[in-house]
Amino acid sequence: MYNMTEWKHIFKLDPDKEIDDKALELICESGTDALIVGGTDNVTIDGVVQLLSRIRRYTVPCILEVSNIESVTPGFDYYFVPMVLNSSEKKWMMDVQHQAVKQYGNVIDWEELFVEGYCILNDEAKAYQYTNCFMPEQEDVIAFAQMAEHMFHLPIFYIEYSGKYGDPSLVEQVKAQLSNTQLFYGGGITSTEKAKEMSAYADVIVVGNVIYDNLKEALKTVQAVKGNE
Ligand SMILES: CC(C)=CCC/C(C)=C/CC/C(C)=C/CC/C(C)=C/CC/C(C)=C/CC/C(C)=C/CC/C(C)=C/COP(=O)(O)OP(=O)(O)O
Ligand SMILES: O=P(O)(O)OC[C@@H](O)CO
Ligand SMILES: [Mg+2]
Repeated sequence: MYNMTEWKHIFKLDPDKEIDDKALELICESGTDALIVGGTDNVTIDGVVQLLSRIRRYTVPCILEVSNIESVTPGFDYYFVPMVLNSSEKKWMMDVQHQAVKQYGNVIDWEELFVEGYCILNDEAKAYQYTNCFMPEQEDVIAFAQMAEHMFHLPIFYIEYSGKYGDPSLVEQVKAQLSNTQLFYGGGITSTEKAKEMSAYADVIVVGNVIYDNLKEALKTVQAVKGNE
């Protein structure tokens, strides 16, 4: 339906956070390539359904990043399923996904489902703590990226610093390993400069918290990476 390999910028909206109609309109009509609905805490079916119905007034592609089975909602364009590669527990790589496929396997449109190999690199992020991650060395992250591309053939490798700006040189080195797997970067993009810097290496930058902290700066990140199109 959409050519995801051409995407450069995504806004991530948290169903657990308030956003007024005007702000939502500005985000949806900003020129971003897509919206992700997702978060770690308090993601409920009511929150997801409500946000989806408000986003559907606009034409922007809309993805559910599934964080628990209870909030899986029909009607999104795509479903992104995280596998946390640097979790210490198999549960967050395989088991929760296994349970979801057991429940929904017969109704899943596999063309709409994309698995994300997550590497979470901010030990203060909720998702890091929730999924009991360990902090990998640089060589470990590169090996995870190689596994994502060559062993698991994942469509997406996601370097996640949620809440904190990460290391552009690491993103550059990871990008050098990937040909078919798309590299997503998310975390602490709060300005045009940071958006441009990470966008030089990552295929897609994901912008989240700044939407709620400084909408004006959030909107500028779109033009920062798509200005030359
Ligand atoms: C008809 C119908 C219902 C169709 C749909 C069928 C369908 C697509 C079914 C789903 C199939 C499936 C396999 C689902 C997987 C289910 C599942 C339980 C996955 C678990 C994913 C996971 C490992 C979650 C842990 C948390 C995590 C890694 C979340 C990722 C997003 C993230 C890091 C958000 C950042 O969180 P935030 O709250 O913003 O953090 P900060 O506070 O730090 O900012
Ligand atoms: O909220 P921020 O820090 O922008 O991070 C975006 C996204 O990667 C979170 O999953
Ligand atoms: Mg967040």
